[in-house]
Amino acid sequence: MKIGLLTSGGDCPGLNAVIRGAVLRGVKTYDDEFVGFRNGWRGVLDADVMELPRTVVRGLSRQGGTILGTSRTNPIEGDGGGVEVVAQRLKEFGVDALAVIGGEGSLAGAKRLADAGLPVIGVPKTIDNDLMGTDYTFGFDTAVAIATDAMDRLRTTGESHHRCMVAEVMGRHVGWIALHSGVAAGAHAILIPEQRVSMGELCSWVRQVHESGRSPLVVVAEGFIPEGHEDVLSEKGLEADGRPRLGGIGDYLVHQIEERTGIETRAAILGHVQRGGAPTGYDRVLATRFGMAATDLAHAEGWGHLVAARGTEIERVPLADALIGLKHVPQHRWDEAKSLFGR
Ligand SMILES: Nc1ncnc2c1ncn2[C@@H]1O[C@H](COP(=O)(O)OP(=O)(O)OP(=O)(O)O)[C@@H](O)[C@H]1O
Ligand SMILES: O=P(O)(O)OC[C@H]1O[C@](O)(CO)[C@@H](O)[C@@H]1O
Ligand SMILES: [Mg+2]
Repeated sequence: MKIGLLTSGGDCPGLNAVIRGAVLRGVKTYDDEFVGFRNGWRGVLDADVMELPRTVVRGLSRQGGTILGTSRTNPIEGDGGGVEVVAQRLKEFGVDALAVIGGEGSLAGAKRLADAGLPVIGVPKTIDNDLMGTDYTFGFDTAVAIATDAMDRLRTTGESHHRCMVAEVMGRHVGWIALHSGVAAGAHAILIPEQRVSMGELCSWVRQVHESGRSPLVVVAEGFIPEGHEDVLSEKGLEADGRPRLGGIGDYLVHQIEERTGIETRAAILGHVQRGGAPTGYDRVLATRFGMAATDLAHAEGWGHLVAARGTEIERVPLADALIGLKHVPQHRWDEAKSLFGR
């Protein structure tokens, strides 16, 4: 069998481990051949392809980013796109199965192509951990580890100066990274897109901690919507695909906290550092298993399905199940964390 791979959407530690897992499984077990389309769907539309022999994937599980490159190209409505164009490319390169490694946007495109009869399967990826249908996505554990380490560092400098420290993490629509890294670092407040918290309540948590002689740590997801606003704060304009460019809620909070409490405050926007570098051991294992399972899924002709983590097992799930909406932080997880806020 000849299997095509592509990585699409924001990059994510573990993408290369998926590629390696898929290729090794295919070469060792089935005598498969592999090609990679460069830069997500862009490579399919532009016929930009690279061979993926076993030698190319050596040592890849520890390498961050994606050797294939990525983009946010829409395969159907994008420039030069269309179901027929994708079908023609697969035929042209003799590709029997296309594995799309992406988040909810990329997998929505994959589903439409599978529904149109193309041999397409999915591998779920996103540092945000917001995909339904799978318990976890690789990249999330790495992002949490990086953010936790950063917060540990913010705490020591904060304590030395008796300041309040604000750590801004990724999370456009969901607060999983903020929740997990915040709990791991012992944050005194965690603000997530799913929950409204007034500035009065936030400042009361900050004051309580400061009055007890400690340095308050506030964690905020980039997509948190502050009191008095209807939408995310975005002063950086829009991306090419129309999404607001996020990053800056941390600075907004610094201003609010200093004005309302008089406590000196600093913010660090962790940004793309959370998506860079080597994956954690957990993510390497999850990504390798996803890659191997994707090759098995292609051999089972599981078109329109994706591989997914369910407990400790890797299962096959219809793409539709992963696309019914984003996986938000549930109320009970927020309530549990909130009981630790403040002093
Ligand atoms: N329904 C759809 N049909 C076809 N293409 C889509 C659809 N929805 C989104 N896309 C395309 O998929 C691209 C990738 O989606 P998006 O930017 O949300 O990344 P992703 O794959 O979800 O990963 P992440 O959001 O985690 O970075 C979008 O830029 C868009 O071009
Ligand atoms: O890399 P970009 O295009 O700035 O996108 C950033 C977005 O991508 C994500 O990291 C998801 O991949 C979000 O958490 C973040 O809002
Ligand atoms: Mg997305």
